[in-house]
Amino acid sequence: MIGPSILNADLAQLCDESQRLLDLGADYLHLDVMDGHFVPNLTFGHPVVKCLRNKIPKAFFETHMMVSKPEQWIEPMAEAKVDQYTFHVEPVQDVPEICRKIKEAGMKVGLAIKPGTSVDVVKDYLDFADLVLIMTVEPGFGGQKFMADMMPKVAWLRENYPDLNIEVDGGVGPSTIDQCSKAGANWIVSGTAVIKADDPKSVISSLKKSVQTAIDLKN
Ligand SMILES: O=C(CO)[C@H](O)[C@H](O)COP(=O)(O)O
Ligand SMILES: [Fe+2]
Repeated sequence: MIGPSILNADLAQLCDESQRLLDLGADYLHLDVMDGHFVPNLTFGHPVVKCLRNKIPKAFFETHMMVSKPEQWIEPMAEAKVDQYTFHVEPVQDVPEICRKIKEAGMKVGLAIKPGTSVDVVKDYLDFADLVLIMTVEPGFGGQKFMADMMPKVAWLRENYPDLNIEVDGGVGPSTIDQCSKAGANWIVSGTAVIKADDPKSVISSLKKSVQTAIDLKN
């Protein structure tokens, strides 16, 4: 599954850009929500996501919630018809409670961890989650360098939880995808590498091929 991040796209053309990426083969849209508090940057929130949903009724929307109070945005994002609510566990006291509220609101649950957070932190919550997002850059900005030293986290999760959806996000593109897919990631976020490519369609298809090849080799 390939989900482009539109963080570094022309946000004045959010709808057209999103539709273009879906037409070029993207499986879902990864929408980066930042509150200027959990991360030192601001993007957009549920009002924008809701408008985008009105224009793009069918695609799978994942919101990557880089926010200090993820519980605050569950209802508004559910109203905006978000499919998957992926939040960072670092600022949260009661992770199972937030997971329960997200499910109750009708969305899938993603648990995200920053590069400095051990994978042990999410291990107790996997029964409540549909996906774990391993950040491969410090959250906050697109276009950063991929952190290969996050791959042991992905490999450990894949080894111990063969059916878990594992997503990577940050600096992923044609030159780094093979490390991610070999480690066991099956949901791939790619921003700059897709948005800035001369041929985004072939980038999306090469990312997919890498993931599929790794899955086929394991089976
Ligand atoms: O969550 C993010 C940053 O916090 C973005 O999703 C991520 O950076 C994708 O962009 P790129 O592929 O350009 O790194
Ligand atoms: Fe993201």
